Amino acid sequence: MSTASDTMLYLDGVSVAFDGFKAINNLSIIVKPAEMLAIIGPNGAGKTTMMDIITGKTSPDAGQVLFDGRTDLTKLDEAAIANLGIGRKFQKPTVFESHTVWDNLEMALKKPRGIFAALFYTASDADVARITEILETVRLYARKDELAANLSHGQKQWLEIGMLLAQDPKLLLVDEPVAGMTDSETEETAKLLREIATTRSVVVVEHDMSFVRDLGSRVICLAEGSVLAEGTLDQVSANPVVIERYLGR
Ligand SMILES: Nc1ncnc2c1ncn2[C@@H]1O[C@H](COP(=O)(O)OP(=O)(O)OP(=O)(O)O)[C@@H](O)[C@H]1O
Repeated sequence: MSTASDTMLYLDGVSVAFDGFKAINNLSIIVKPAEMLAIIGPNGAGKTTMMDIITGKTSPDAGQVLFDGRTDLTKLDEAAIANLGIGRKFQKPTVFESHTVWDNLEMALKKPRGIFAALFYTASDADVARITEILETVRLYARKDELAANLSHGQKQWLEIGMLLAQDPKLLLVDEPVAGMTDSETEETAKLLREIATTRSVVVVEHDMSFVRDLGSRVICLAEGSVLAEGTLDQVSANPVVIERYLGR
């Protein structure tokens, strides 16, 4: 029996059906604090639906979804879940192209909301230090004054990861970050996600197996809405059922 204590994310017996089709079927997954988990699996395995359930976009029909060992995410809406400290990076980068890299991060910082707060906002020393630290993490310090529009595709993905970090999440969900990246950007992305995962929990969905290898994390292969195999990438990719239903295709 698993227990929710000391987990950042705890899914137990989660199911959801769309028109009778079980997209997620009795799914149980645990992510510990400051742990990275890679999720692989064939198209339609339920990876996106799982992320949708965690972020409150989709309500499960059954099962438990707990954040930080105690908060029931199934009772909260998307905004409340984001505020708790769950950041989600979708596949396509959505940065503000006509603003500089620095300004993108400044706008993303967690700070008092409201028109007056926004009008009279000037970056404090603490904000400047925080933005600088994030720029270093996402390999963009040298490009801080560039317009985001001038970044490469990979750098835009890093900037968006930086914008999520500015929200100080405890759990980061990252959907296919390296699709469309160059090989060197892909390698650098694995490094930066590993650095991030020293202080935060990170869940990465990816099809790129050499990237997943570089992540060096625990791996779960999903299929038909359930866990097909779990372990190191070597263990999972040697599993005959994983080869048959995913890798060998
Ligand atoms: N809102 C919805 N309504 C009906 N069916 C849905 C809905 N969302 C997902 N599905 C179905 O649920 C299954 C799981 O889809 P999901 O997108 O979660 O898979 P995935 O593992 O993310 O696939 P991919 O690797 O292609 O992104 C698919 O068969 C999909 O068609």
